[in-house]
Amino acid sequence: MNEETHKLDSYREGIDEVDAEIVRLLDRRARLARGIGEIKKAHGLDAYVPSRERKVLDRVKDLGEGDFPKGGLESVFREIISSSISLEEKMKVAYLGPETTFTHEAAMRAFGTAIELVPQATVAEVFARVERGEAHQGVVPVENSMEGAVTHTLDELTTSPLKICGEVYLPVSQNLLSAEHSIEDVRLVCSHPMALAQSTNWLRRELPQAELQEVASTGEAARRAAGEPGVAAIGSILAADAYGLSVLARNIQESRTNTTRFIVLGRKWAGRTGRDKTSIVLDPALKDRPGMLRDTLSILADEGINMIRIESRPNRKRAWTYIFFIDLQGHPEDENVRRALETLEEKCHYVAVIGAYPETSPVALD
Ligand SMILES: O=C(O)C(=O)C[C@]1(C(=O)O)C=C[C@@H](O)C=C1
Repeated sequence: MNEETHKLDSYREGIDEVDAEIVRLLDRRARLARGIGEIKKAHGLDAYVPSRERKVLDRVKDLGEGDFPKGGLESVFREIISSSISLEEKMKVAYLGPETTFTHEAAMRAFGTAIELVPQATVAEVFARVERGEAHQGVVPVENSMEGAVTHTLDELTTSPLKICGEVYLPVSQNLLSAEHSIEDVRLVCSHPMALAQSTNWLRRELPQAELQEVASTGEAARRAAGEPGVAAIGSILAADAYGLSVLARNIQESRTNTTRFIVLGRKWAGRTGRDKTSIVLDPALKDRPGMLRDTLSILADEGINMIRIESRPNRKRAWTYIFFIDLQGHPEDENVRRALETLEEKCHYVAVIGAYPETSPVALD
């Protein structure tokens, strides 16, 4: 035991030395970021550069030798970059609130915790805040893997001058949260209608007696659960932490593959990284002649461009005509994408690029 205690002490001494070194290096990195910030300020450039962040994160994951988990490296560097930005500029990010909802979590994934995140009541207000320059960036949900598009967001994208400059996938994990410590003491479960719907089977099986009540958001549900005995909320782990609630059951939602995709909004789209997505909206004037949609899509296929998603919405400017939201792999600065966009402009009634950003992959639930 004596020998083991000795070893333990010497490992801890080793860790103390490494930590001192890490802090010294972090200070050095912060000074470099400040220098970058001054140049950006002098030239009116944004502190937030999503394409560079992607390169930094990819590079550090490649540098890792495998002893430190790659996911951990990404989280650590997300926070380091978040602090760098805060040294360069007092950045504000508007998101669809209230606090502790999934959009809040998505905003934290995209920007870390050193950035000021400001909750907004509606998707339209997130757009308005960024458009008026009261926030630098915005975060809103755009689609769910089971429910499909968030139509408010698509509609805003057609009229807003803002561009998509990032995306975040978040697995939807619903949890039963309460100030009670045992599931037997829960008599009322409240949440957003979507969260209740996603957990119906679990609730029927495990809490058949409990009354169910719809409230405006999962955040509001957590607030109620914190204040009322016998009440549980369905919501995120973030909400449990924020309101000091116990997690009585984890992952009670129906599907483990249920994922929501969020977009980051800004004044301009992101620079090219080599692994990007471009979002466009187009009106192919379907009724002008047969095969318009097929011909439009073949322009992408002919350039060897992968179409990842297509979504149609009514064209609000011309009744009974339709616009299409298309996500494709590539960046407007890629030669083939540039050519395809030119051809689309010639052939379609209307085409607009509404965003370009580093492509990210959906993450699975642990
Ligand atoms: O390279 C930059 O432009 C920086 O400001 C540095 C840095 C970083 O910390 O690595 C910080 C913010 C940007 O979004 C990208 C990268």
